[in-house]
Amino acid sequence: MTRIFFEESIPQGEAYFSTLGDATSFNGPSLAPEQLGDVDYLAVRSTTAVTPSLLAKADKLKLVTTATAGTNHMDKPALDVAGIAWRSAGGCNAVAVAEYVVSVLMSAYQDKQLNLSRITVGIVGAGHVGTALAERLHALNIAFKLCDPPLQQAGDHRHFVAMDEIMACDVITLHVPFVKAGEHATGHLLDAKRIAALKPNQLLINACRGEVVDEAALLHRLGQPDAPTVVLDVFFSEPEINQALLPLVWLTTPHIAGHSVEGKLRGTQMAYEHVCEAMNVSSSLTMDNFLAVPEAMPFAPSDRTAEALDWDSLATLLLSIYDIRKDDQLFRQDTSRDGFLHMRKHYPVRRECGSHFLRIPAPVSEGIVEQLSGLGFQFNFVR
Ligand SMILES: NC(=O)c1ccc[n+]([C@@H]2O[C@H](COP(=O)([O-])OP(=O)(O)OC[C@H]3O[C@@H](n4cnc5c(N)ncnc54)[C@H](O)[C@@H]3O)[C@@H](O)[C@H]2O)c1
Ligand SMILES: O=C(O)[C@H](O)[C@H](O)COP(=O)(O)O
Repeated sequence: MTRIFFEESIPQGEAYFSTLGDATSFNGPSLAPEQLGDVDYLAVRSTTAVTPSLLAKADKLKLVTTATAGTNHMDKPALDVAGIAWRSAGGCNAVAVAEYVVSVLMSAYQDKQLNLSRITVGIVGAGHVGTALAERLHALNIAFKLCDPPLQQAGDHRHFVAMDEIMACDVITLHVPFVKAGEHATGHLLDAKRIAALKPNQLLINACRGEVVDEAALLHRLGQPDAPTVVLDVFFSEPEINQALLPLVWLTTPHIAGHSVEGKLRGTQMAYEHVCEAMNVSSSLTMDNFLAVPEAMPFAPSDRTAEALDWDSLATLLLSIYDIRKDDQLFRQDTSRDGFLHMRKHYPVRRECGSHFLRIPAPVSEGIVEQLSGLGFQFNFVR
């Protein structure tokens, strides 16, 4: 009988993997090498460190798949050496992270009077997340710049700028993997020099990995009277995070930027398909087997003939779908190690715009239709 081990934080893991064999769940940090002795396939999230010592007795293991975009919790060279295939769920939660950043911008519009018509957003990393964000900013008519040297070198046809140009943008948002070494290493990509140069009217968002920012330098900069505004979803040493940072950052969340219902379930779906492929069997389950359809929402633009929605309407609509400020308030009730883990484990249901069906009084301008489509909404018109 094929044996599959899956991390207990993988939503619907039992329902998916038990169709393929004997499926057993485990708690990420407590997984021991002895448990993997007769396991064929291992499915993890980022909270299982796949190290050479964990693999020491995994003689039958054919594949490790992670239901996450990031892969820095897996020792990929060690897996290669051991002849164990590895896969990841690139893109599974790109929309969720993009919507997280959009929620930051809409909150800054409401609470900090950020003029969204005049800002430029600097996106560092133009992969799945950076691209999903760029698409949404385009729909919102918010200017943006992209920086991604690896993609630029690989011949991606989009227009890219250098990191220095990004550092001059009104909003800087980080969407790179944590890569320790090599030409495009990202550890402390935001180093002390770049952090020291941040201006008080700049907004920095880190929803990729804590290691990408020099946290000590950030703490120092945030302690200065002309500090920039900072939003942090990720930290250097999760879940035991540097508590001194928290009163100094505007909004903070416990690594949940990608935790929409769809973002997590898409990760499971991809991991399940990786195991199916490795077993050479066809996949029979889809996300529709598990996703409830949210109730249709009425939405009436204040000026239906305008070329685009006004900022008040957009902020109200988008923050009704996901309001990061609520997550910030919830997290600040307990930012300890236990609080961090508890909020991640019991995260409230958060659906992506694409799951929502808007009922809009007809007629509306083509510009508004394009905007709502670009933001991912489904809709129909009512008379
Ligand atoms: N907070 C969360 O919940 C959450 C959710 C999803 C992803 N993430 C993190 O965000 C990262 C990005 O996710 P993704 O799905 O877009 O990954 P991706 O691999 O699709 O894209 C990453 C992009 O970063 C680029 N890049 C690499 N090094 C760079 C550098 N030095 N400068 C600029 N660009 C560089 C790559 O070329 C690639 O295009 C993941 O690796 C993960 O660590 C976090
Ligand atoms: O890399 C990713 O996909 C995200 O950071 C993901 O949300 C992290 O995975 P988790 O810690 O939720 O298992």
